[in-house]
Amino acid sequence: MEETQKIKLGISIGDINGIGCEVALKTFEDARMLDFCTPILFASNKTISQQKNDLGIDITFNGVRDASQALEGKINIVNVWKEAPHIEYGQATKEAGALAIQSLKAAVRALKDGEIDVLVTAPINKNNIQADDFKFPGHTDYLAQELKGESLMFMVADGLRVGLLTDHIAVKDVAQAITAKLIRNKVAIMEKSLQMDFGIRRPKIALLGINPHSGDNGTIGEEDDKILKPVIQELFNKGTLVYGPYSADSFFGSNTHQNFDAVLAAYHDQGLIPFKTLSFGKGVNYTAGLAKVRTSPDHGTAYEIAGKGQADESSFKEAVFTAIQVFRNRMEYMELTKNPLQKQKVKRGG
Ligand SMILES: NC(=O)C1=CN([C@@H]2O[C@H](COP(=O)(O)OP(=O)(O)OC[C@H]3O[C@@H](n4cnc5c(N)ncnc54)[C@H](O)[C@@H]3O)[C@@H](O)[C@H]2O)C=CC1
Ligand SMILES: NCC(=O)COP(=O)(O)O
Repeated sequence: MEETQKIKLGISIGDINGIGCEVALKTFEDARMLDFCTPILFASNKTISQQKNDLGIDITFNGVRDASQALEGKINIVNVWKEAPHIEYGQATKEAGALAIQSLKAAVRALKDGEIDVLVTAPINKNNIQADDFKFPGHTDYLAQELKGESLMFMVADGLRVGLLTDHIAVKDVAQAITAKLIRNKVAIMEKSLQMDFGIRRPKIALLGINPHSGDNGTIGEEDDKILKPVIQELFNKGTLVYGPYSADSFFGSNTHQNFDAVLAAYHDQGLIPFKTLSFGKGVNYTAGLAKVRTSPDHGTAYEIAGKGQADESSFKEAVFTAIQVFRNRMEYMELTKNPLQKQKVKRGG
């Protein structure tokens, strides 16, 4: 990619009955956003026209056949489908679920083919997207499969980063899913991401305990003593700056998180409740560990306010900025860590 080119930022449109389209369009209603990237929405002209009219959003856009035709300085729409869909704000419909997946699949294809540099996903409804050819609890797992990598759900905001050991699984399955191997993998992804994506050379990571008070020496569950503590020690001995397990209940309230570059929570709500509470609607969901960059706002479809023009686009805007920043950080990291001997060899041979 040439220095002067703007980053091509693909957007999957999510559930058209939710607030995803609204927050994406409101983000680019601010024309200054086009100075940072070239947005490419995967949806259809008719869908975007309908939403923009319903919500009174003042934008013009450029319809294209595929992402390679996108123009800088414009909001580009790839026509993934032609027909005008039935938009039923606030309703979970089969049609909206199917279109959300069509949009996501087209955007991921473009990401894999290099037609877009980064992907920002608008929220989907995890229930109506389920189909014979799509059986995933969310974007994170789908992307891990498509990009053939191991992922980490990594929630990031100004000065606060929270990753998850386990994400979209039922609470009853959490304890047995947490194994030494899983912890090693997730810590490794988090450490690498902090270095490569966030420019932190020697990151410090805190692990939260699974049980109340991290089990209180085995009085309230044995997992913290038997699984977490030995792996933390093992990783620390090998040079990773990982600490814990910390009692989760008081960790954020006592500001202990400020001593670390990132926190690894044992399960979804243990991490996301403090994250969403502290990040005040400006949090971003980043999928770490993959060869491509994907972010999303930290919220869902918010059906109850859909179509009313009340949705706050701050988190979506932050998702755009984070995707751009991570992409740039990665390019810089690659450049800095390139083998200089190899570079010399190519020069001589040429
Ligand atoms: N990345 C994704 O695709 C995500 C999808 N979801 C899905 O969204 C659906 C609804 O999930 P909920 O747990 O209800 O969370 P939600 O984030 O949709 O809503 C929670 C509360 O926050 C409000 N809210 C959310 N975003 C807002 C915004 N931008 N501006 C103003 N108010 C906002 C809602 O009105 C509601 O009161 C579920 O199907 C869930 O699976 C949830 C989170 C992320
Ligand atoms: N709680 C985060 C969430 O639901 C988003 O999941 P994903 O679609 O990013 O996998």
